[in-house]
Amino acid sequence: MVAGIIGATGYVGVELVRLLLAHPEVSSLALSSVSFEGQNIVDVYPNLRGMLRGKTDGVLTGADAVVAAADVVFTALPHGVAEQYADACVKQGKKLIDLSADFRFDEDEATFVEWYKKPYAFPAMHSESVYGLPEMNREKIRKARVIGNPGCYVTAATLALLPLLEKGLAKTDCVIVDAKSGITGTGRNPSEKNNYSESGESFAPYNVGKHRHQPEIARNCSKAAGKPVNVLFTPHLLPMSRGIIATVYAQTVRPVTEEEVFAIFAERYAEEPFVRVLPLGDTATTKNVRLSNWCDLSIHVVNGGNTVEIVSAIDNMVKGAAGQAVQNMNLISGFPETMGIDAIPAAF
Ligand SMILES: NC(=O)C1=CN([C@@H]2O[C@H](COP(=O)(O)OP(=O)(O)OC[C@H]3O[C@@H](n4cnc5c(N)ncnc54)[C@H](OP(=O)(O)O)[C@@H]3O)[C@@H](O)[C@H]2O)C=CC1
Ligand SMILES: CC(=O)N[C@@H](CCC(=O)OP(=O)(O)O)C(=O)O
Repeated sequence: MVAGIIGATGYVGVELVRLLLAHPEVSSLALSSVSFEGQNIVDVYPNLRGMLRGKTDGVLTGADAVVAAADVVFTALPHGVAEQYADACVKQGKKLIDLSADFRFDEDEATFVEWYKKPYAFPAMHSESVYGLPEMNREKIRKARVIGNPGCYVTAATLALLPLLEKGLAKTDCVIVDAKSGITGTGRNPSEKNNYSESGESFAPYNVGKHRHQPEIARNCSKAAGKPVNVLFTPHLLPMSRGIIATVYAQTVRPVTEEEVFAIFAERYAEEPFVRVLPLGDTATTKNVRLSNWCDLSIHVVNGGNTVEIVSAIDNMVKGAAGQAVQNMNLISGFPETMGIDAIPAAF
């Protein structure tokens, strides 16, 4: 199979390159860039030198050449750019997996416009696109032609909350998501936010009460609960490269025990290939999921059984982005779901 990456030189794009070079069913890779067109990706990312495995010569082309060559196209671009490529892919009988927010809100254009300030340019694409969180939407993903990969914070938060909300155990008036991300979450472009002297040796919340992932988390939670869920979400920037921790607090409708909540999570995720429900007493950490597609969940019951606290850990570049996109590629292509993304997490 030929896989194409539009935006191959961004952080998410090059993480896709890393995973797809190792994917047994991907025989060939087509890569595009605007800023580096005509150059070789190994000159942009020297870690790839000698690692192209005959799947690509490494030369970065324009995006149209990627659409023409590939069976499955990944778009790893700023928000609002991927729609045109979805339209082109569908017209040419190809599939598209978008890593931006463009296809995360399905036909709810009003919410997208409120948070991303852009109208849909190709509304028909949003009628058929599928939200790419396999733990919520696996069967729909298998049949999709256009997939909107979820937000990174959203993946961590949603997986922490699904079992509680589906069981009706959490009160829905105030679920709190307190989340922290590594700096690769800001992308490769230099900014005040990711400048070392601004972010190193510092730790700060940002976009308090107004982060664009809040409506996406709330939408997922409301679907799981079958009624509106009010979500308070605060992201923080951590001075490290990779990883997200989302600590989620939910008040319960009645007192619960840790054993009861553990049993609910263990049952909900028993068949999930990328969710680990940690033994009681353990705490999820970014270190234990680094470079892997795992989401680790640890369960804590506090406040006399009236509050459940779930710690959710993912690698923002893998389960939060490129790994989940490859998981979706495996589903739409009929490959084993874990193929190419079953790497063992590094110990440190
Ligand atoms: N970083 C993360 O943890 C996560 C990011 N995402 C999402 O993935 C997408 C990419 O993010 P990330 O890789 O971090 O960002 P980067 O800024 O690192 O990369 C963005 C890429 O987009 C390309 N690009 C920019 N503008 C255009 C344009 N108008 N047309 C075509 N290509 C363009 C750049 O190309 P060039 O090099 O040619 O200039 C670059 O390759 C974003 O939508 C982001 O929200 C999703 C989950 C997690
Ligand atoms: C640390 C950091 O800045 N994180 C980004 C989220 C990561 C990202 O690019 O967003 P998506 O997951 O929506 O694609 C942010 O807060 O906007």
